[in-house]
Amino acid sequence: MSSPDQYDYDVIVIGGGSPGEHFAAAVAGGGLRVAIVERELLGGECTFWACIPSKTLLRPGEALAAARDVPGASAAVTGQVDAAAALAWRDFMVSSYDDAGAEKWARDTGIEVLRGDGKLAGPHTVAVGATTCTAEHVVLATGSEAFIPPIPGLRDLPGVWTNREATAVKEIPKRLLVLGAGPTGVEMAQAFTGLGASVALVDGADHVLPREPEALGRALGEALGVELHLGQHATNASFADGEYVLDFPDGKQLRGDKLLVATGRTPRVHGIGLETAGIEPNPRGIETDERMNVADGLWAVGDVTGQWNLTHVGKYQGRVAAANILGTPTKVDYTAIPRVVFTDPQVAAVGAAEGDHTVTVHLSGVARTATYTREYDSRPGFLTLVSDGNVLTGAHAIGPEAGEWLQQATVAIRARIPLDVLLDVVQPFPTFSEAFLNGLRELDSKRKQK
Ligand SMILES: Cc1cc2nc3c(=O)[nH]c(=O)nc-3n(C[C@H](O)[C@H](O)[C@H](O)COP(=O)(O)OP(=O)(O)OC[C@H]3O[C@@H](n4cnc5c(N)ncnc54)[C@H](O)[C@@H]3O)c2cc1C
Ligand SMILES: NC(=O)c1ccc[n+]([C@@H]2O[C@H](COP(=O)([O-])OP(=O)(O)OC[C@H]3O[C@@H](n4cnc5c(N)ncnc54)[C@H](O)[C@@H]3O)[C@@H](O)[C@H]2O)c1
Repeated sequence: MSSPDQYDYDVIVIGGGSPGEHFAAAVAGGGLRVAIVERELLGGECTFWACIPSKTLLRPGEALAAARDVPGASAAVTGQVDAAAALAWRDFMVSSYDDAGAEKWARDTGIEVLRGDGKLAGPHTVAVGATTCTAEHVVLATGSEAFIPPIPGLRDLPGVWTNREATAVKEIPKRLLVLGAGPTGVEMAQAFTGLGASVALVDGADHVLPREPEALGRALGEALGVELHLGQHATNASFADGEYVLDFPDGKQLRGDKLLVATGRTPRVHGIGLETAGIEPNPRGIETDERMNVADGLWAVGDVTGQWNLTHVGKYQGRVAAANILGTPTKVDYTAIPRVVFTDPQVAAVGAAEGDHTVTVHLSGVARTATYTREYDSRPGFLTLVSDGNVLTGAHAIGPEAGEWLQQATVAIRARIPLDVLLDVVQPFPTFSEAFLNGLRELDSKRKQK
Protein backbone atom coordinates (compact mmCIF):
# COMPACT_ATOMS: atom_id res chain seq x y z
CA MET A 1 0.00 0.00 0.00
CA SER A 2 1.52 3.32 -1.02
CA SER A 3 1.43 6.42 1.16
CA PRO A 4 -0.67 9.43 0.04
CA ASP A 5 2.56 11.39 -0.69
CA GLN A 6 3.28 9.04 -3.56
CA TYR A 7 0.21 10.23 -5.45
CA ASP A 8 0.16 13.23 -7.81
CA TYR A 9 -3.08 14.44 -6.18
CA ASP A 10 -5.16 13.59 -3.15
CA VAL A 11 -8.28 13.57 -5.35
CA ILE A 12 -9.00 13.56 -9.08
CA VAL A 13 -12.57 14.20 -10.25
CA ILE A 14 -13.47 13.01 -13.75
CA GLY A 15 -16.21 15.37 -14.94
CA GLY A 16 -16.64 19.03 -14.04
CA GLY A 17 -20.42 19.40 -13.95
CA SER A 18 -22.00 21.23 -10.99
CA PRO A 19 -21.73 18.18 -8.66
CA GLY A 20 -18.07 17.56 -9.62
CA GLU A 21 -17.21 21.24 -9.08
CA HIS A 22 -19.10 21.36 -5.78
CA PHE A 23 -17.35 18.24 -4.52
CA ALA A 24 -13.92 19.54 -5.62
CA ALA A 25 -14.47 22.84 -3.80
CA ALA A 26 -15.42 20.97 -0.62
CA VAL A 27 -12.26 18.83 -0.57
CA ALA A 28 -10.06 21.76 -1.63
CA GLY A 29 -11.58 23.67 1.32
CA GLY A 30 -10.49 20.75 3.50
CA GLY A 31 -6.88 21.25 2.39
CA LEU A 32 -6.62 18.44 -0.18
CA ARG A 33 -4.82 18.70 -3.54
CA VAL A 34 -7.57 18.25 -6.12
CA ALA A 35 -7.83 18.24 -9.93
CA ILE A 36 -10.91 18.13 -12.17
CA VAL A 37 -10.66 16.49 -15.59
CA GLU A 38 -13.07 18.12 -18.06
CA ARG A 39 -13.30 17.50 -21.79
CA GLU A 40 -15.99 20.04 -22.67
CA LEU A 41 -17.12 23.02 -20.59
CA LEU A 42 -16.45 23.30 -16.87
CA GLY A 43 -19.95 23.57 -15.39
CA GLY A 44 -21.41 20.73 -17.45
CA GLU A 45 -24.95 20.19 -18.64
CA CYS A 46 -26.77 22.14 -15.90
CA THR A 47 -24.84 25.36 -16.48
CA PHE A 48 -24.78 25.37 -20.27
CA TRP A 49 -27.54 23.10 -21.71
CA ALA A 50 -30.03 22.27 -18.96
CA CYS A 51 -31.11 24.03 -15.74
CA ILE A 52 -29.86 27.55 -16.40
CA PRO A 53 -30.79 28.11 -20.07
CA SER A 54 -34.13 26.28 -19.70
CA LYS A 55 -35.22 28.44 -16.76
CA THR A 56 -34.03 31.58 -18.57
CA LEU A 57 -36.04 30.66 -21.68
CA LEU A 58 -39.16 29.99 -19.55
CA ARG A 59 -39.11 33.41 -17.87
CA PRO A 60 -40.25 35.71 -20.72
CA GLY A 61 -43.48 33.76 -21.36
CA GLU A 62 -44.09 33.37 -17.64
CA ALA A 63 -43.57 37.07 -16.92
CA LEU A 64 -45.86 38.08 -19.76
CA ALA A 65 -48.60 35.66 -18.66
CA ALA A 66 -48.34 36.94 -15.09
CA ALA A 67 -48.73 40.55 -16.22
CA ARG A 68 -51.68 39.64 -18.45
CA ASP A 69 -53.42 38.12 -15.42
CA VAL A 70 -53.37 41.35 -13.48
CA PRO A 71 -55.98 44.09 -13.99
CA GLY A 72 -54.05 47.32 -14.19
CA ALA A 73 -50.95 45.64 -15.60
CA SER A 74 -52.49 43.70 -18.49
CA ALA A 75 -53.29 46.90 -20.42
CA ALA A 76 -49.58 47.74 -20.42
CA VAL A 77 -48.77 44.50 -22.28
CA THR A 78 -49.27 45.48 -25.86
CA GLY A 79 -46.71 43.38 -27.73
CA GLN A 80 -45.33 39.87 -27.92
CA VAL A 81 -42.21 38.30 -26.44
CA ASP A 82 -39.09 39.59 -28.19
CA ALA A 83 -37.51 36.20 -28.96
CA ALA A 84 -34.20 37.68 -30.14
CA ALA A 85 -33.79 39.55 -26.83
CA ALA A 86 -34.73 36.41 -24.89
CA LEU A 87 -32.09 34.38 -26.76
CA ALA A 88 -29.50 37.10 -26.13
CA TRP A 89 -30.32 36.92 -22.41
CA ARG A 90 -29.90 33.12 -22.61
CA ASP A 91 -26.47 33.68 -24.22
CA PHE A 92 -25.52 35.98 -21.36
CA MET A 93 -26.70 33.40 -18.80
CA VAL A 94 -24.51 30.68 -20.35
CA SER A 95 -21.53 33.06 -20.71
CA SER A 96 -21.82 32.55 -24.49
CA TYR A 97 -20.72 28.93 -23.94
CA ASP A 98 -17.35 30.02 -22.56
CA ASP A 99 -16.10 28.56 -19.27
CA ALA A 100 -13.20 30.95 -18.65
CA GLY A 101 -15.06 32.29 -15.59
CA ALA A 102 -15.49 28.78 -14.21
CA GLU A 103 -11.82 28.01 -14.78
CA LYS A 104 -10.81 31.18 -12.91
CA TRP A 105 -13.15 30.21 -10.07
CA ALA A 106 -11.51 26.77 -9.94
CA ARG A 107 -7.99 28.24 -9.84
CA ASP A 108 -9.01 30.73 -7.12
CA THR A 109 -10.54 27.84 -5.13
CA GLY A 110 -7.35 25.77 -5.30
CA ILE A 111 -8.65 23.31 -7.93
CA GLU A 112 -6.46 22.35 -10.88
CA VAL A 113 -8.29 21.87 -14.20
CA LEU A 114 -6.95 19.17 -16.53
CA ARG A 115 -8.45 19.59 -20.01
CA GLY A 116 -9.16 16.41 -21.94
CA ASP A 117 -10.82 13.04 -21.98
CA GLY A 118 -10.38 11.32 -18.62
CA LYS A 119 -10.55 7.59 -17.98
CA LEU A 120 -9.63 5.22 -15.23
CA ALA A 121 -6.41 3.36 -15.97
CA GLY A 122 -6.45 1.01 -12.99
CA PRO A 123 -6.81 1.67 -9.25
CA HIS A 124 -5.87 5.22 -8.17
CA THR A 125 -4.87 6.05 -11.75
CA VAL A 126 -6.44 8.35 -14.35
CA ALA A 127 -5.34 8.83 -17.95
CA VAL A 128 -5.97 12.27 -19.46
CA GLY A 129 -5.12 11.97 -23.11
CA ALA A 130 -1.50 10.79 -23.21
CA THR A 131 -0.79 11.80 -19.58
CA THR A 132 -1.30 9.54 -16.58
CA CYS A 133 -1.94 10.90 -13.06
CA THR A 134 -2.43 9.15 -9.75
CA ALA A 135 -4.61 10.04 -6.76
CA GLU A 136 -5.56 8.49 -3.46
CA HIS A 137 -9.22 9.03 -4.39
CA VAL A 138 -10.84 9.16 -7.83
CA VAL A 139 -14.38 10.52 -8.15
CA LEU A 140 -16.49 9.68 -11.20
CA ALA A 141 -18.81 12.59 -12.07
CA THR A 142 -19.24 12.08 -15.81
CA GLY A 143 -22.98 12.80 -15.81
CA SER A 144 -25.55 11.69 -18.35
CA GLU A 145 -26.68 12.39 -21.90
CA ALA A 146 -29.99 12.32 -23.75
CA PHE A 147 -31.48 8.87 -24.36
CA ILE A 148 -32.95 8.40 -27.84
CA PRO A 149 -35.62 5.65 -27.73
CA PRO A 150 -35.65 2.84 -30.30
CA ILE A 151 -38.62 4.17 -32.29
CA PRO A 152 -38.20 2.88 -35.86
CA GLY A 153 -36.49 5.55 -37.96
CA LEU A 154 -35.76 7.95 -35.09
CA ARG A 155 -32.08 7.20 -34.52
CA ASP A 156 -31.31 7.71 -38.24
CA LEU A 157 -33.01 11.11 -38.58
CA PRO A 158 -30.84 14.15 -39.31
CA GLY A 159 -30.88 17.14 -36.97
CA VAL A 160 -33.02 15.73 -34.16
CA TRP A 161 -32.85 18.01 -31.12
CA THR A 162 -31.92 16.94 -27.60
CA ASN A 163 -31.80 19.30 -24.60
CA ARG A 164 -28.54 20.69 -26.04
CA GLU A 165 -29.96 21.99 -29.34
CA ALA A 166 -33.24 23.07 -27.72
CA THR A 167 -31.65 25.16 -24.96
CA ALA A 168 -29.04 26.57 -27.39
CA VAL A 169 -31.67 27.41 -30.04
CA LYS A 170 -30.83 30.32 -32.36
CA GLU A 171 -34.15 30.62 -34.21
CA ILE A 172 -37.57 29.75 -32.81
CA PRO A 173 -39.21 27.12 -35.07
CA LYS A 174 -42.80 27.67 -36.21
CA ARG A 175 -43.92 24.15 -35.24
CA LEU A 176 -42.07 22.09 -32.64
CA LEU A 177 -42.72 18.43 -31.82
CA VAL A 178 -41.63 17.43 -28.31
CA LEU A 179 -41.35 13.71 -27.59
CA GLY A 180 -41.48 13.00 -23.84
CA ALA A 181 -43.48 14.93 -21.24
CA GLY A 182 -41.18 14.55 -18.25
CA PRO A 183 -39.64 17.66 -16.65
CA THR A 184 -37.54 18.45 -19.75
CA GLY A 185 -40.45 18.00 -22.15
CA VAL A 186 -43.00 20.11 -20.25
CA GLU A 187 -40.52 22.89 -19.49
CA MET A 188 -39.20 23.13 -23.05
CA ALA A 189 -42.70 22.82 -24.55
CA GLN A 190 -43.91 25.77 -22.49
CA ALA A 191 -40.73 27.78 -23.04
CA PHE A 192 -41.04 27.47 -26.83
CA THR A 193 -44.75 28.25 -26.69
CA GLY A 194 -43.90 31.41 -24.77
CA LEU A 195 -41.29 32.29 -27.41
CA GLY A 196 -43.87 32.03 -30.18
CA ALA A 197 -43.70 28.42 -31.43
CA SER A 198 -46.69 26.18 -31.94
CA VAL A 199 -45.86 23.08 -29.89
CA ALA A 200 -47.23 19.51 -29.79
CA LEU A 201 -46.16 17.51 -26.73
CA VAL A 202 -46.23 13.70 -26.95
CA ASP A 203 -45.91 11.06 -24.21
CA GLY A 204 -46.68 7.36 -24.05
CA ALA A 205 -48.15 7.86 -20.56
CA ASP A 206 -51.71 9.15 -20.23
CA HIS A 207 -50.70 12.31 -18.34
CA VAL A 208 -47.67 14.59 -18.24
CA LEU A 209 -44.96 14.17 -15.56
CA PRO A 210 -45.78 10.46 -15.11
CA ARG A 211 -43.04 9.98 -12.49
CA GLU A 212 -44.68 12.47 -10.11
CA PRO A 213 -47.95 12.09 -8.15
CA GLU A 214 -50.69 11.71 -10.76
CA ALA A 215 -52.81 14.70 -9.66
CA LEU A 216 -49.89 17.03 -10.40
CA GLY A 217 -49.49 15.78 -13.96
CA ARG A 218 -53.24 15.93 -14.63
CA ALA A 219 -53.48 19.50 -13.29
CA LEU A 220 -50.40 20.67 -15.17
CA GLY A 221 -51.65 19.12 -18.41
CA GLU A 222 -54.74 21.34 -18.19
CA ALA A 223 -52.76 24.48 -17.46
CA LEU A 224 -49.73 24.06 -19.71
CA GLY A 225 -51.20 25.80 -22.75
CA VAL A 226 -49.64 23.24 -25.10
CA GLU A 227 -51.31 20.76 -27.49
CA LEU A 228 -51.05 17.33 -25.81
CA HIS A 229 -50.92 13.89 -27.46
CA LEU A 230 -50.86 11.35 -24.67
CA GLY A 231 -51.33 7.64 -24.11
CA GLN A 232 -49.75 6.19 -27.23
CA HIS A 233 -46.24 5.60 -28.45
CA ALA A 234 -45.05 6.68 -31.89
CA THR A 235 -44.56 3.70 -34.20
CA ASN A 236 -42.33 5.47 -36.71
CA ALA A 237 -40.34 8.68 -37.10
CA SER A 238 -39.31 10.16 -40.44
CA PHE A 239 -38.08 13.34 -42.11
CA ALA A 240 -39.29 14.39 -45.54
CA ASP A 241 -39.68 17.71 -47.36
CA GLY A 242 -38.26 19.61 -44.41
CA GLU A 243 -40.76 18.11 -41.93
CA TYR A 244 -40.38 15.68 -39.06
CA VAL A 245 -43.25 13.21 -38.94
CA LEU A 246 -44.35 10.97 -36.08
CA ASP A 247 -46.79 8.13 -36.81
CA PHE A 248 -49.09 6.66 -34.17
CA PRO A 249 -50.93 3.29 -33.88
CA ASP A 250 -54.34 4.95 -34.39
CA GLY A 251 -53.23 6.38 -37.76
CA LYS A 252 -52.62 9.88 -36.44
CA GLN A 253 -49.59 11.77 -37.78
CA LEU A 254 -47.89 14.75 -36.16
CA ARG A 255 -45.62 17.07 -38.15
CA GLY A 256 -43.12 19.68 -37.08
CA ASP A 257 -40.24 21.81 -38.33
CA LYS A 258 -38.11 20.52 -35.45
CA LEU A 259 -38.29 17.45 -33.23
CA LEU A 260 -37.05 17.58 -29.63
CA VAL A 261 -36.47 14.18 -28.01
CA ALA A 262 -36.85 14.46 -24.24
CA THR A 263 -37.40 10.82 -23.29
CA GLY A 264 -34.87 10.52 -20.47
CA ARG A 265 -31.16 10.26 -19.82
CA THR A 266 -28.47 7.61 -20.09
CA PRO A 267 -25.44 7.61 -17.75
CA ARG A 268 -21.99 8.32 -19.27
CA VAL A 269 -20.35 5.06 -18.25
CA HIS A 270 -18.73 3.98 -21.51
CA GLY A 271 -15.13 4.71 -22.40
CA ILE A 272 -14.20 5.79 -18.88
CA GLY A 273 -12.14 2.71 -18.01
CA LEU A 274 -14.53 1.16 -15.49
CA GLU A 275 -13.28 -2.29 -16.50
CA THR A 276 -9.77 -1.36 -15.31
CA ALA A 277 -11.18 -1.09 -11.79
CA GLY A 278 -13.38 -4.19 -12.13
CA ILE A 279 -16.62 -2.14 -12.09
CA GLU A 280 -19.66 -3.26 -14.08
CA PRO A 281 -22.28 -0.47 -14.36
CA ASN A 282 -25.99 -1.28 -14.19
CA PRO A 283 -28.41 0.25 -16.75
CA ARG A 284 -29.07 3.26 -14.47
CA GLY A 285 -25.40 3.98 -13.82
CA ILE A 286 -22.62 3.28 -11.36
CA GLU A 287 -23.76 1.74 -8.10
CA THR A 288 -22.47 3.31 -4.89
CA ASP A 289 -22.99 2.64 -1.21
CA GLU A 290 -24.62 5.24 1.06
CA ARG A 291 -21.26 7.03 1.42
CA MET A 292 -21.09 7.39 -2.42
CA ASN A 293 -18.22 4.92 -2.43
CA VAL A 294 -17.83 2.50 -5.36
CA ALA A 295 -14.65 0.62 -4.42
CA ASP A 296 -11.41 1.27 -2.56
CA GLY A 297 -10.43 4.87 -3.40
CA LEU A 298 -13.22 5.15 -6.00
CA TRP A 299 -16.35 7.28 -5.61
CA ALA A 300 -19.21 8.47 -7.84
CA VAL A 301 -21.57 11.46 -7.65
CA GLY A 302 -24.21 13.07 -9.85
CA ASP A 303 -26.20 11.72 -12.79
CA VAL A 304 -23.71 8.93 -13.47
CA THR A 305 -25.04 7.22 -10.33
CA GLY A 306 -28.57 7.28 -11.83
CA GLN A 307 -30.04 7.84 -8.36
CA TRP A 308 -31.96 11.11 -8.88
CA ASN A 309 -30.59 13.07 -11.86
CA LEU A 310 -30.97 16.47 -10.23
CA THR A 311 -28.24 19.03 -9.72
CA HIS A 312 -29.04 19.61 -6.06
CA VAL A 313 -28.91 15.86 -5.41
CA GLY A 314 -25.57 15.53 -7.23
CA LYS A 315 -24.18 18.38 -5.14
CA TYR A 316 -25.52 16.76 -1.96
CA GLN A 317 -23.85 13.49 -2.95
CA GLY A 318 -20.67 15.51 -3.54
CA ARG A 319 -20.84 16.94 0.00
CA VAL A 320 -21.38 13.44 1.41
CA ALA A 321 -18.43 11.98 -0.55
CA ALA A 322 -16.24 14.93 0.49
CA ALA A 323 -17.14 14.51 4.17
CA ASN A 324 -16.20 10.82 4.01
CA ILE A 325 -12.91 11.53 2.24
CA LEU A 326 -12.10 14.28 4.74
CA GLY A 327 -12.68 11.85 7.61
CA THR A 328 -16.26 12.42 8.78
CA PRO A 329 -18.36 9.26 8.17
CA THR A 330 -21.55 10.43 6.42
CA LYS A 331 -24.42 8.72 4.56
CA VAL A 332 -26.90 10.07 2.02
CA ASP A 333 -30.51 10.34 3.15
CA TYR A 334 -33.02 10.52 0.29
CA THR A 335 -36.22 10.78 2.39
CA ALA A 336 -36.76 14.45 1.53
CA ILE A 337 -35.50 15.14 -1.99
CA PRO A 338 -37.33 18.17 -3.38
CA ARG A 339 -38.28 18.31 -7.07
CA VAL A 340 -39.44 21.46 -8.83
CA VAL A 341 -40.71 21.74 -12.39
CA PHE A 342 -40.44 25.37 -13.46
CA THR A 343 -43.56 25.58 -15.60
CA ASP A 344 -46.35 28.09 -15.09
CA PRO A 345 -47.92 27.02 -12.75
CA GLN A 346 -44.93 25.54 -10.93
CA VAL A 347 -45.01 21.93 -9.80
CA ALA A 348 -43.18 20.80 -6.67
CA ALA A 349 -42.99 17.55 -4.74
CA VAL A 350 -41.02 16.04 -1.88
CA GLY A 351 -41.10 12.72 -0.04
CA ALA A 352 -43.87 10.13 -0.29
CA ALA A 353 -46.77 10.54 -2.74
CA GLU A 354 -49.17 8.54 -0.55
CA GLY A 355 -49.53 7.50 3.08
CA ASP A 356 -51.94 6.68 5.92
CA HIS A 357 -53.31 10.22 6.06
CA THR A 358 -53.57 12.46 3.00
CA VAL A 359 -55.29 15.83 2.65
CA THR A 360 -55.51 18.21 -0.28
CA VAL A 361 -56.31 21.91 0.11
CA HIS A 362 -57.00 24.29 -2.77
CA LEU A 363 -54.89 27.42 -3.11
CA SER A 364 -58.08 29.45 -3.54
CA GLY A 365 -58.39 29.02 0.25
CA VAL A 366 -55.56 31.49 0.85
CA ALA A 367 -55.85 35.20 0.24
CA ARG A 368 -52.59 35.46 -1.71
CA THR A 369 -54.02 33.57 -4.70
CA ALA A 370 -56.68 36.18 -5.45
CA THR A 371 -53.99 38.87 -5.54
CA TYR A 372 -52.36 36.97 -8.44
CA THR A 373 -55.43 36.35 -10.57
CA ARG A 374 -59.17 37.01 -10.67
CA GLU A 375 -59.63 33.44 -11.88
CA TYR A 376 -58.22 32.05 -8.64
CA ASP A 377 -61.17 29.75 -8.03
CA SER A 378 -60.95 28.03 -11.42
CA ARG A 379 -57.16 27.77 -11.89
CA PRO A 380 -55.40 24.54 -10.90
CA GLY A 381 -53.64 25.13 -7.61
CA PHE A 382 -53.45 22.84 -4.60
CA LEU A 383 -51.28 21.49 -1.81
CA THR A 384 -51.37 17.83 -0.75
CA LEU A 385 -49.89 16.77 2.58
CA VAL A 386 -49.10 13.15 3.40
CA SER A 387 -48.54 11.89 6.95
CA ASP A 388 -48.11 8.73 9.01
CA GLY A 389 -50.13 10.39 11.80
CA ASN A 390 -47.08 11.74 13.64
CA VAL A 391 -44.93 13.58 11.11
CA LEU A 392 -45.19 14.71 7.49
CA THR A 393 -43.90 12.05 5.10
CA GLY A 394 -44.65 13.81 1.81
CA ALA A 395 -46.03 16.93 0.18
CA HIS A 396 -46.74 18.07 -3.35
CA ALA A 397 -48.19 21.21 -4.84
CA ILE A 398 -48.99 23.08 -8.00
CA GLY A 399 -49.34 26.83 -8.10
CA PRO A 400 -47.43 30.10 -8.33
CA GLU A 401 -43.90 29.73 -6.91
CA ALA A 402 -44.80 26.32 -5.45
CA GLY A 403 -41.11 25.38 -5.64
CA GLU A 404 -40.30 28.12 -3.14
CA TRP A 405 -43.03 27.69 -0.54
CA LEU A 406 -43.12 23.86 -0.57
CA GLN A 407 -39.63 23.79 0.91
CA GLN A 408 -40.92 24.11 4.46
CA ALA A 409 -42.26 20.58 3.90
CA THR A 410 -38.75 19.48 2.89
CA VAL A 411 -37.43 20.67 6.27
CA ALA A 412 -40.39 19.18 8.16
CA ILE A 413 -39.97 15.76 6.51
CA ARG A 414 -36.18 15.65 6.82
CA ALA A 415 -36.18 16.84 10.44
CA ARG A 416 -39.23 14.71 11.38
CA ILE A 417 -40.91 17.69 13.02
CA PRO A 418 -43.98 16.48 14.98
CA LEU A 419 -47.35 17.54 13.47
CA ASP A 420 -48.23 19.31 16.74
CA VAL A 421 -45.17 21.55 16.38
CA LEU A 422 -45.96 22.23 12.71
CA LEU A 423 -49.50 23.22 13.74
CA ASP A 424 -47.99 25.74 16.15
CA VAL A 425 -45.88 27.37 13.42
CA VAL A 426 -47.11 30.85 12.47
CA GLN A 427 -47.46 31.40 8.70
CA PRO A 428 -47.39 35.01 7.46
CA PHE A 429 -50.50 36.62 5.92
CA PRO A 430 -51.11 36.79 2.98
CA THR A 431 -48.72 34.15 1.59
CA PHE A 432 -49.13 30.82 -0.21
CA SER A 433 -47.50 29.31 2.90
CA GLU A 434 -50.84 29.74 4.67
CA ALA A 435 -51.96 26.70 2.67
CA PHE A 436 -49.77 24.68 5.06
CA LEU A 437 -51.79 25.79 8.04
CA ASN A 438 -55.05 24.94 6.25
CA GLY A 439 -53.68 21.54 5.23
CA LEU A 440 -52.24 20.75 8.64
CA ARG A 441 -55.51 21.61 10.38
CA GLU A 442 -57.39 19.28 8.06
CA LEU A 443 -54.78 16.60 8.59
CA ASP A 444 -55.11 17.03 12.34
CA SER A 445 -58.87 16.60 12.37
CA LYS A 446 -58.58 13.62 10.02
CA ARG A 447 -56.07 11.82 12.23
CA LYS A 448 -58.22 12.53 15.32
CA GLN A 449 -61.22 10.94 13.60
CA LYS A 450 -59.28 7.70 12.93
C1 LIG B 1 -33.27 20.33 -19.93
C2 LIG B 1 -32.85 19.97 -18.54
C3 LIG B 1 -33.16 20.82 -17.51
C4 LIG B 1 -32.77 20.49 -16.22
N1 LIG B 1 -33.14 21.33 -15.21
C5 LIG B 1 -32.79 21.03 -13.94
C6 LIG B 1 -33.16 21.88 -12.87
O1 LIG B 1 -33.80 22.91 -13.07
N2 LIG B 1 -32.77 21.55 -11.62
C7 LIG B 1 -32.06 20.41 -11.37
O2 LIG B 1 -31.74 20.15 -10.20
N3 LIG B 1 -31.70 19.57 -12.37
C8 LIG B 1 -32.04 19.86 -13.64
N4 LIG B 1 -31.65 19.03 -14.65
C9 LIG B 1 -30.77 17.90 -14.34
C10 LIG B 1 -29.31 18.38 -14.24
O3 LIG B 1 -28.93 19.03 -15.43
C11 LIG B 1 -28.37 17.22 -13.98
O4 LIG B 1 -28.82 16.50 -12.84
C12 LIG B 1 -26.95 17.71 -13.73
O5 LIG B 1 -26.46 18.41 -14.83
C13 LIG B 1 -26.04 16.52 -13.43
O6 LIG B 1 -24.74 16.97 -13.20
P1 LIG B 1 -23.51 15.97 -13.45
O7 LIG B 1 -22.29 16.74 -13.10
O8 LIG B 1 -23.77 14.69 -12.78
O9 LIG B 1 -23.52 15.70 -14.99
P2 LIG B 1 -23.21 16.69 -16.21
O10 LIG B 1 -23.82 18.01 -15.98
O11 LIG B 1 -23.54 15.91 -17.42
O12 LIG B 1 -21.63 16.93 -16.13
C14 LIG B 1 -20.71 15.92 -16.37
C15 LIG B 1 -19.42 16.54 -16.90
O13 LIG B 1 -18.48 15.51 -17.09
C16 LIG B 1 -17.77 15.74 -18.30
N5 LIG B 1 -17.26 14.45 -18.75
C17 LIG B 1 -17.98 13.33 -19.01
N6 LIG B 1 -17.16 12.32 -19.32
C18 LIG B 1 -15.90 12.81 -19.25
C19 LIG B 1 -14.62 12.26 -19.46
N7 LIG B 1 -14.46 10.97 -19.78
N8 LIG B 1 -13.53 13.05 -19.30
C20 LIG B 1 -13.66 14.36 -18.97
N9 LIG B 1 -14.85 14.93 -18.75
C21 LIG B 1 -15.96 14.17 -18.88
C22 LIG B 1 -18.83 16.34 -19.22
O14 LIG B 1 -18.21 17.06 -20.27
C23 LIG B 1 -19.61 17.22 -18.25
O15 LIG B 1 -19.05 18.52 -18.18
C24 LIG B 1 -32.04 19.31 -15.95
C25 LIG B 1 -31.73 18.44 -17.00
C26 LIG B 1 -32.12 18.76 -18.28
C27 LIG B 1 -31.77 17.82 -19.40
N1 LIG C 1 -36.81 21.30 -13.19
C1 LIG C 1 -36.01 20.27 -13.03
O1 LIG C 1 -35.52 19.97 -11.94
C2 LIG C 1 -35.68 19.40 -14.21
C3 LIG C 1 -35.95 19.80 -15.51
C4 LIG C 1 -35.63 18.95 -16.56
C5 LIG C 1 -35.04 17.72 -16.28
N2 LIG C 1 -34.79 17.38 -15.00
C6 LIG C 1 -34.25 16.07 -14.64
O2 LIG C 1 -33.51 15.52 -15.71
C7 LIG C 1 -33.81 14.14 -15.84
C8 LIG C 1 -34.30 13.88 -17.24
O3 LIG C 1 -35.59 14.46 -17.43
P1 LIG C 1 -36.41 14.13 -18.73
O4 LIG C 1 -37.69 14.85 -18.69
O5 LIG C 1 -35.49 14.36 -19.89
O6 LIG C 1 -36.60 12.55 -18.63
P2 LIG C 1 -37.64 11.67 -17.75
O7 LIG C 1 -37.08 10.31 -17.79
O8 LIG C 1 -37.91 12.29 -16.44
O9 LIG C 1 -39.00 11.73 -18.61
C9 LIG C 1 -39.04 11.15 -19.88
C10 LIG C 1 -40.47 11.15 -20.38
O10 LIG C 1 -40.47 10.58 -21.68
C11 LIG C 1 -41.53 9.64 -21.78
N3 LIG C 1 -41.12 8.66 -22.78
C12 LIG C 1 -40.09 7.78 -22.71
N4 LIG C 1 -40.01 7.08 -23.85
C13 LIG C 1 -41.00 7.52 -24.66
C14 LIG C 1 -41.43 7.20 -25.97
N5 LIG C 1 -40.81 6.27 -26.69
N6 LIG C 1 -42.50 7.86 -26.48
C15 LIG C 1 -43.12 8.83 -25.76
N7 LIG C 1 -42.76 9.18 -24.52
C16 LIG C 1 -41.71 8.53 -23.97
C17 LIG C 1 -41.70 9.09 -20.38
O11 LIG C 1 -43.02 8.59 -20.20
C18 LIG C 1 -41.43 10.32 -19.52
O12 LIG C 1 -42.58 11.07 -19.31
C19 LIG C 1 -34.86 13.80 -14.78
O13 LIG C 1 -34.24 13.21 -13.68
C20 LIG C 1 -35.43 15.13 -14.42
O14 LIG C 1 -35.88 15.19 -13.08
C21 LIG C 1 -35.11 18.18 -13.96
